[in-house]
Amino acid sequence: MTTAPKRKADVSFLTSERKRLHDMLPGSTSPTNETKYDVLLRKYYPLEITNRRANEYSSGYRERPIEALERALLETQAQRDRVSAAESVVHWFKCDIRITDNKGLYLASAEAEKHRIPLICMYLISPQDFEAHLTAPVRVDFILRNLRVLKHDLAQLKIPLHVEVVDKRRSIPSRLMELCNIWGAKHVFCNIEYEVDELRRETALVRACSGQGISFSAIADRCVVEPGRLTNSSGAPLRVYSPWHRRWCAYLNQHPSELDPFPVPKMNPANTGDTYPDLFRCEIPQAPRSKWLSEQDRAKFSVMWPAGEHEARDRLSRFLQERADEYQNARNIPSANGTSVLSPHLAAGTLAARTVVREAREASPNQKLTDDRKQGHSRWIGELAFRDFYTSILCYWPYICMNKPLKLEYSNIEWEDNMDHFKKWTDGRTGFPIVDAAMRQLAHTGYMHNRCRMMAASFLAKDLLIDWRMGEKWFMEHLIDGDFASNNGGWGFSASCGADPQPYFRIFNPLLQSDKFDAQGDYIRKWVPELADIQDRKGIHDPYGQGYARVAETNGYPKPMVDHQQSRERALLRYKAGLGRSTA
Ligand SMILES: Cc1cc2nc3c(=O)[nH]c(=O)nc-3n(C[C@H](O)[C@H](O)[C@H](O)COP(=O)(O)OP(=O)(O)OC[C@H]3O[C@@H](n4cnc5c(N)ncnc54)[C@H](O)[C@@H]3O)c2cc1C
Repeated sequence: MTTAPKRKADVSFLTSERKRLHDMLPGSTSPTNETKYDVLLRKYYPLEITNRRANEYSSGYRERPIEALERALLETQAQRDRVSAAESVVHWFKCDIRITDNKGLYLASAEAEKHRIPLICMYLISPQDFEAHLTAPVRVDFILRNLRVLKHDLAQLKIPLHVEVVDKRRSIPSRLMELCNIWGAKHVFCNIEYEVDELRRETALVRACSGQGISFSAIADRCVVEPGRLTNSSGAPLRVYSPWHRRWCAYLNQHPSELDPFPVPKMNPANTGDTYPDLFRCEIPQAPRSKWLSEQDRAKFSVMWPAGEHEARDRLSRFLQERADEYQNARNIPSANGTSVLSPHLAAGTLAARTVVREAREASPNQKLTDDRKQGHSRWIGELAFRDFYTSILCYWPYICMNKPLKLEYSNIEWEDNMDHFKKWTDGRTGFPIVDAAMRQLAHTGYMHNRCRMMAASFLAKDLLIDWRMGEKWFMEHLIDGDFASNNGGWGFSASCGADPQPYFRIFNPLLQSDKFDAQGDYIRKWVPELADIQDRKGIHDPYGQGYARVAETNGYPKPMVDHQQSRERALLRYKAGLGRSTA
């Protein structure tokens, strides 16, 4: 999660024409739907921004953070090109914890090799960023374990990995420049993270480093197709997936070299260890206190989620060989092991999305990218493309990082102020077995199947009418694969306020969904042991409604907390009323 802008909307400098256009922008100038919960009142961020300000981003009136970064890179280009090499080159790892197919790392290595100087790698642990971005302890643990593998792999190439805890997130830029001075580095490379805080930090770094004679390069590597490449015929960004996806496939078919891998870094000069001995002795620290896991959980997760890029690539190969063919049939069945479960690796960057698409395309029957939803590989690549799609949404509509829904007209829904209901949802005790199974899977593993994410999210937003942003936050705080763009996209879809053309009156019926996607009840039985003895196909989804009240009661399983038909009616009315109050 990222920050709302601190500047006040100052329009005094505008020409009268721009001012006139600005005044025509829709949206109230006061915040709309502040909630009573903690969802917006975070230590690091101000309150929800106004719809007017949000519209300033989507209309292009206010410079988007990605545009500010691109402008900074452009305006400093000549200066950065003139920077001559000194004693070392730095690559700053963030969400790209791998040496294989890593564009920023490759460019850093090439720069170092050109001048025959060492490459130094670093990772800065920012406890405040973990807090501000709601990073789950299980994800922090996974990151640290991945860093251990990375450190080992880099050491084989005589490349040191410096890992340091920077207590104040604001100090990161100054500490980075200080380290460059200590190491005699005049070139720094990193891959771009597209959340607003990170884009703003990197924009400031590009300029500040330039001022100090250091070239700071931020490279597009996260997505297979860089955000901004795909627009409609009039050059406007797209926010409907299907047409966007067709362009995504066409673009990659026309530019196949975009999928070419970036070579691993070259071996450092032999004497690097003598020049920087301390860096090779650097230990990977423990998780910050606020993100500690118990000893028991750490042991559990290290078995459940083996770390490192080798594991990630093995998992990818196994999936492509064994399960990709059947993906289109198995992907929606939570008990079927039908998906890749690669999301933790894609989120940590132990695997590049480019690698995944390239290998999946090569393994596919026709070796082309298509939007064929009936073929396993194409369908899978299409799901992976959602990651690019939601990143592109984040770039063009950055206000989604500022607690606003993508569809601003959904800012005025009146949510239920019921913490007891929220707790039942988080505890997996709603009385709807499929929802409870999903929430318990999350609590136990840090992961939830995609279909279950949709069902659990829809239940919170529509059946309980609880502010979807509370659910978004809960997921981030517990997912090992927590990723702002994908999580926000998923919640926007489920609460009908995101990039989905379906109107709000599509409301999942948890019992029908359960019956359809967990037909035999295997997933429920696994995660809700209170119901494990119910063998009846209907009873497992709805024990109190289908004659199994006694079993459920005896085993302490709760009654359904709401009546779905009634909550559906309430949601329809509330959404309609909210739209009626729209100021977007
Ligand atoms: C409410 C909600 C919250 C979500 N939060 C996250 C999140 O924080 N992080 C995250 O990575 N995904 C999120 N998703 C998307 C999706 O649920 C997961 O990516 C998927 O379940 C991961 O399992 P997998 O690796 O087996 O996926 P596969 O089906 O094997 O897909 C392969 C990869 O494609 C990407 N992908 C697949 N579906 C989606 C999607 N709908 N949106 C974006 N990327 C997708 C993922 O990187 C995934 O690993 C969310 C979805 C919903 C509905």
